[in-house]
Amino acid sequence: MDSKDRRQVGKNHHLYQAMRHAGDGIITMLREERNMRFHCLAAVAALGLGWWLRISSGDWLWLLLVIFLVFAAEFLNTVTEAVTDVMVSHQYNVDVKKAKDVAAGGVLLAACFAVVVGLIIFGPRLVNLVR
Ligand SMILES: Nc1ncnc2c1ncn2[C@@H]1O[C@H](COP(=O)(O)OP(=O)(O)OP(=O)(O)O)[C@@H](O)[C@H]1O
Repeated sequence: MDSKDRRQVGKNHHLYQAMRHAGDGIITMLREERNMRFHCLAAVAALGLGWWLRISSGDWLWLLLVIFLVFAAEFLNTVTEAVTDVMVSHQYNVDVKKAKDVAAGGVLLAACFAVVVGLIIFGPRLVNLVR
């Protein structure tokens, strides 16, 4: 990131600049958010299992959908935390509690959906393997 960009507060002027800021956002998530690293590990494990069990292309689509749904929910959760923390400077606020709890609930729902899809895809195949 060059010095001109470091204090940018306005719009991006070209696609490359926009992509670089988006990339910074993804790197920040991986560096600073423990839950995001956990989601990535779970995603790698699920993708590896899918490859090992040779799941169908329909199953791959479901797997990718839930992986990116969980990632998107975690990104929105982090945005909510960052914005609300700035708004109240780390003071207790009932509206901030509501916003953060709702955002965290969204991650939990997405993660539960991912577990259900994982069980539907992998459950019968794994049971067959151990039989
Ligand atoms: N300023 C605040 N005012 C009221 N409640 C707050 C505030 N900050 C945090 N909380 C409460 O603490 C919880 C956790 O806060 P926060 O989301 O910042 O932590 P976290 O550990 O990063 O959460 P997550 O595991 O969802 O990433 C929130 O869901 C909310 O209930």
